[in-house]
Amino acid sequence: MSTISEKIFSRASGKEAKANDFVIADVDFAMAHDGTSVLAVNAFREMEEEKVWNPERIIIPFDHLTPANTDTTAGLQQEIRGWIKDQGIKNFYDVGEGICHQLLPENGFALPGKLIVGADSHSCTYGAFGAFGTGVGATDMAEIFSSGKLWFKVPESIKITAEGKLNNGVYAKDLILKIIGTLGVAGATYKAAEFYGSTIEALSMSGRMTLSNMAIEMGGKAGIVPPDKTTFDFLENIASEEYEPVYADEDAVYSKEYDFDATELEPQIAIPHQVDNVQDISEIKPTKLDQAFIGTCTNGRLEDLEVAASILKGEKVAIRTIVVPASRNVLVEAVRKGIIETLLDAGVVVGPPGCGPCLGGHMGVIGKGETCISTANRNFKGRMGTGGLIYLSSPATAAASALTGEITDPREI
Ligand SMILES: CC(C)[C@H](C(=O)O)[C@@H](O)C(=O)O
Ligand code: SF4
Repeated sequence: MSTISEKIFSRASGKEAKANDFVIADVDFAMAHDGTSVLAVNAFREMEEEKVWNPERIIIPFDHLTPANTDTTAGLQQEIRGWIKDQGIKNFYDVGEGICHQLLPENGFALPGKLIVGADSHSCTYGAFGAFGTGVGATDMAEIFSSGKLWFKVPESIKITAEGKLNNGVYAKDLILKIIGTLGVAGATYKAAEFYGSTIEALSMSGRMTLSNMAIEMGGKAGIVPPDKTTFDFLENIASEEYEPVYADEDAVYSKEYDFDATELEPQIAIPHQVDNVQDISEIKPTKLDQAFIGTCTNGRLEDLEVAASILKGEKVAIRTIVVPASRNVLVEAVRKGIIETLLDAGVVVGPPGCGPCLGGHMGVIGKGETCISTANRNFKGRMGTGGLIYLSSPATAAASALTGEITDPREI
């Protein structure tokens, strides 16, 4: 009677692991990006360690402040490049390759049954593949760099079931916003969410990644979708190694269960400044916008750009609209499919693959009192610029809103 998390931790720790047990687990893949690798490498050096445990299992994408925005950033990136070379880390993705949480899946590191730890809070994204993906701080990452192991408290699990077909204009993003709005920002604290039901089964890998990506926004330690044919098809030819899918037993114990009816769902908006401040779009008061941003590890994939382009085709945006593809692959595919041309014709600014303005570091920071509709996962105060206001939505809603300059239901366009 085990949950997916209990099974993954049992395998990774080499002994039967149950919720609330403390275990020392072998990490399958470890990730740090340009932001956190600096701190992790410093801590690693302070531990007087020389060589990492296994350079093949460490993945370092540069995505947060790329291409470098200041001398300081450039210097830090230079230093980490040197360290990566010294350590013989081959899985290094330099500027423009894309966002860490897109690159691990694309390169076949996000695999069912694996324990994948990243020095980034949205490492829960890998749960879309039936992995236990979770974020840790940089000093914990230094410990993984050195030993390949880390201690964990095995989380209790909650079961989230969504049934029914999503309406036209309603997407995985709307579903996860609804879930977070219902459970609250602390509703899943230190819990692993397992997602079930016909709505989830019908989602593409892209949609599942949107869902798992935001598990942390309700405090979740992980957000796991049981792997199925959609998962295996995606992984065919790209899996970096063998994997063993893991499923919960029928009598697995969940600390709470939640049910959602997807057929009733309309587009959702998270209003400033909390991710659980979620409203149905029909309840939103008229809201003027200054900027729209489509991208990030939540919604910067091909499907997302495709939906945006289908709405913007032959039209002109009314506000500053920034699109940042989640990876070079996404960008290349979007070019091939004519999506980028459609976006450019509509007046969109297309940025280099990476996090873009998500974290407010560069390329689209908003001014005081300005409003931005964003497909990201966080609308915290000041995140995209001091005094700015962030509304979170699906790419469809963001594109529809870009056309009118105010929050707009994509079903009305
Ligand atoms: C910079 C990094 C530590 C941070 C995170 O962990 O999530 C960032 O990616 C974010 O989305 O806020
Ligand atoms: S896209 Fe945004 S949420 Fe995702 S890793 Fe980058 S900064 Fe964090």
